[in-house]
Amino acid sequence: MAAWKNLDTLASYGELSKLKNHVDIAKAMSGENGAERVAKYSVPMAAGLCYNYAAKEVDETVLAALEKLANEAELSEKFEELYNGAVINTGENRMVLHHLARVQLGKAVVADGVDKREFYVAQQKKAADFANKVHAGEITNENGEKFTTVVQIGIGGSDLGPRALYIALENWAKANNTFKMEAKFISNVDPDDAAAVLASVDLAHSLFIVVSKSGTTLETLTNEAFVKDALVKAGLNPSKHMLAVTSETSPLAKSDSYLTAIFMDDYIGGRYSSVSGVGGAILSLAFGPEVFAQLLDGAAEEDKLAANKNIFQNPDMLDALIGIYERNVQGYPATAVLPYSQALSRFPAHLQQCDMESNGKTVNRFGEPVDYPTGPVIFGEPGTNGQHSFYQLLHQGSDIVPLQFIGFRNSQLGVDVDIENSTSQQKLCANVAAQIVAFACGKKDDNLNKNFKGHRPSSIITGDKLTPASLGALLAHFENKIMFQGFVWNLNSFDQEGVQLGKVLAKRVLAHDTDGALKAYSDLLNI
Ligand SMILES: O=P(O)(O)OC[C@H]1O[C@](O)(CO)[C@@H](O)[C@@H]1O
Repeated sequence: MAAWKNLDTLASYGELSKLKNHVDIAKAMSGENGAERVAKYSVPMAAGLCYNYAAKEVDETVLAALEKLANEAELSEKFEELYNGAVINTGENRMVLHHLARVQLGKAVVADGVDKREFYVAQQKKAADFANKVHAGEITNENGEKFTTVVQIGIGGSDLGPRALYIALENWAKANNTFKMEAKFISNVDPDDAAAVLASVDLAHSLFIVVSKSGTTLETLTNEAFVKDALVKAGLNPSKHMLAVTSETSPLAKSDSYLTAIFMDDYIGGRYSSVSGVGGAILSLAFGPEVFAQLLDGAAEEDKLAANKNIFQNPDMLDALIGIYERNVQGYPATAVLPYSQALSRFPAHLQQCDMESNGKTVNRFGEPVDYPTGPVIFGEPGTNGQHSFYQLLHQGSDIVPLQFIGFRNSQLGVDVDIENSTSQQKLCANVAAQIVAFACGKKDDNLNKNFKGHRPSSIITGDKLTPASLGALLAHFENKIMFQGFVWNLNSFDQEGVQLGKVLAKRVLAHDTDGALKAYSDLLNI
């Protein structure tokens, strides 16, 4: 059994801490040195992707210290325990099995007499069969007409991942003739969200997937009722238009008002559930089950790399360790995720939840306070849009924010024009290359307003094209990175008690059980 220890008790962390500001990244990335680093500091990922960390503040000394840290913190052993079914989620006394939804890395995990891999595969097959029947016109509306649109009702992990993945693959599916149904999403309890989506769809030909692992989330249940009301008002029978994705123990599972129910379980956390029915149902309906299967294969391939004990062949662990160096030694407060791919426009929002809900904690997995910084603030937007927005602060602001770029050599649709001797895709790629060097090296100017200090570290994940498999690999990479960082910080990355207090107080407001500031704000908002 691996030993779970706080980061600041590890000897290797003491050694790493002495390496603050060890690498002058502006110097290291200048001239031919920079070219050598770009060639050298690169590790293959799954599905043809590549993690390049040349512009990070590392050299052989820092990397050797990170390797020692990985060994002392027993990161590989902890991952092995996780995928073999140890109770890693100590706060909720649960196993953590999202990897098992895409690959069996270790031995069979059996709970309550059920082989969990078999259970997840069976639910994927159930979603696939349902989707195939909808596409074939075997499951139709009450008039025997085909459904043309699918709307997911869910929030947090039951929305962000599936939404990001749908947007990421919409154009790819259209270009590859696998686009089956348009998908939309309702998440916010703001009535304008549901109302706008409902106004944009043809209700009679729409399927609604109610997605809630717990089956108790206020926003989702409210939006389900909102949609049911609209269906009834349109003279439609809601039970002929709705299916559920939930856990077998949830209140939704007991309802017979759905066309079908696809199950997940408590061992897959909401923010890690895109690979379960939570993402599987909508993506199979939108693009066909084969496309979802390709995404799972890409994730599985990346998971296998994450199990590699050599940090230099394990891009997920290496990325995690460099992030630890940046957060705990360099003291950087945030990380920006910057995909140079419009298709990944919602991917940073998904990672925001994945990372910040997992590692935004100040007590360790045993409930004791930790005395070091943990998860950074995560934010991001696609490039080049972000360049015309918040990059000013990234280049010249008072905080150094490490950057994680993502870029593809080819567009998804392949539709492009050559203007002034370059295509739009080339312009996009030129910008990301330029940004990496600008951030690292800066530019001297006597006018301080125009001076760029540089020394702003970044990495880039590159690939030929964003496909289902490379998207799966990307998803798994960041999930695994977050997991390894949680291990280093000795956190339980798989619960989220920090979201509870607000829910309790909101209930009190709605029940008019308020006083003091809560009452004053209730009055201010006319509740
Ligand atoms: O799928 P559910 O149970 O409706 O939960 C939705 C989301 O709510 C949260 O529990 C946070 O409130 C997330 O962790 C989760 O992804």
